[in-house]
Amino acid sequence: MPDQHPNPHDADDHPVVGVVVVAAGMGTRLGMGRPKALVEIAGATILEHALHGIADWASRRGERLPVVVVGPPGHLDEVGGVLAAMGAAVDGLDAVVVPGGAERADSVAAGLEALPAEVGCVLVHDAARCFTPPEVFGRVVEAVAAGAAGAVPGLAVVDTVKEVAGPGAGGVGERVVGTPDRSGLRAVQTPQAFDRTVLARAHGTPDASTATDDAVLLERLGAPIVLVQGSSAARKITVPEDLRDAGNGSGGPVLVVLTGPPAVGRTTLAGALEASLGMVRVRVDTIEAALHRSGEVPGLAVAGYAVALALAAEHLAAGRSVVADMVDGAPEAREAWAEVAREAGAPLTVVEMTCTDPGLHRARLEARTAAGDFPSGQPQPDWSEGQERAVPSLGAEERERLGVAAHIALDMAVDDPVDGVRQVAAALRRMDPEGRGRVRA
Ligand SMILES: Nc1ccn([C@@H]2O[C@H](COP(=O)(O)OP(=O)(O)OP(=O)(O)O)[C@@H](O)[C@H]2O)c(=O)n1
Ligand SMILES: C[C@](O)(CO)[C@H](O)COP(=O)(O)O
Repeated sequence: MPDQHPNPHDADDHPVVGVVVVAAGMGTRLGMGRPKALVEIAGATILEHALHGIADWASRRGERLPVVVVGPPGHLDEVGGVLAAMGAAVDGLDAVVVPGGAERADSVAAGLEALPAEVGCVLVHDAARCFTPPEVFGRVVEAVAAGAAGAVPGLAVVDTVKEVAGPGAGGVGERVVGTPDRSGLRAVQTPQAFDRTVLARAHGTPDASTATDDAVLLERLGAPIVLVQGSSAARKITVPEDLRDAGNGSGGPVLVVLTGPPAVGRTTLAGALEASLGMVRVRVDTIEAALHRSGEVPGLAVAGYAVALALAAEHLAAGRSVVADMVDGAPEAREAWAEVAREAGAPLTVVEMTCTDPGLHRARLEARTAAGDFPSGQPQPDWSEGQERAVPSLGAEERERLGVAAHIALDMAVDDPVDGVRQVAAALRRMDPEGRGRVRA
């Protein structure tokens, strides 16, 4: 059977790539009473987050990607519903859904069977590693394109590892019998990439079902596997603590600043972040409106920002993460927010929102004006004034200088608030738990 696949190559002589996403596990250790891939984090299922990551990578490659989603038997309609609801977000993927098996390896084998014949390089990815950055996909594929039979992402083991023996579970009654040298150990992740022919042969070997990853099956055949750099963001969602951490990976309060012109959708996204990640929202427009109602306040905009900054600082100091909803992209304003983040020791995430469809943006602005919704308490800027308030994008140098830990660009002509929440959650998840303010690839 394996040799039925000709492993064809694309125009650049690279093997055609396909993905098997294994999502059929029951999530027993997570204990949410439903298959893990259908559990939600920050307003989207684990499967959606995983597919978004794959679609991001596919769009960077600029190629359509065949994807087999291996779902829990009995929940295939829900899995199909997830794909249908994602719509344009998975436009770069040719996805099909098939039922999984009793063990992970059985699910991989089912997915492999369903991949189109032209696929020569297979990525096997756990849906449960739903925040894996696109770079990791690129690394394993490059290693296989360079001639390896398989490539796995891995991280150095930071704990001392003990080998145990004896009766008992969960550490009860076990005896320590050895301490392997951790310098030679790596904790491996997915996606793992393989030459399709070798992977199919490996899955046809006896006891394949017991394998806890796919690389071990190729190792048994003596096929060369290489290790590439993994990512802390590719951690597997396994137990309830992982679910809690997934929304906010920094372990401490974070400051997320939303910038963008009027009516771009900042307030909707800020509300979604408040609702799904439990952040405190500080909306500059609300403060300005209150100042406006209170009478003549000289320098209303400056006063509004001063109050917003003070409120944000107070919440961060009390350990509460803050989402700041504001228009202003002026250098002084950015410096002031960066200062608040620095003082609080909170990583700063900047989300720059634009709308590349001027017709749509103008319609949103004018609909708001027609509805008499003047967020700052003063008449809405008209279209041309709104355009003048367009926020300049943050350059790499400025990001470095301000200590921006994560920078997200959203185009609200195509992205919706769920995309925004997902990207912010993924960025926070990627942040180094100890080294506040740094983002790992
Ligand atoms: N029969 C199985 C078992 C696991 N998986 C998938 O393999 C990945 C890694 O498995 P794991 O994290 O162990 O998930 P579960 O099997 O769901 O977890 P548990 O053991 O707690 O039930 C997950 O994306 C899971 O959906 C699968 O497709 N089919
Ligand atoms: C394949 C894997 O992700 C590599 O770390 C992992 O082994 C799968 O999870 P499981 O808990 O072993 O099923």
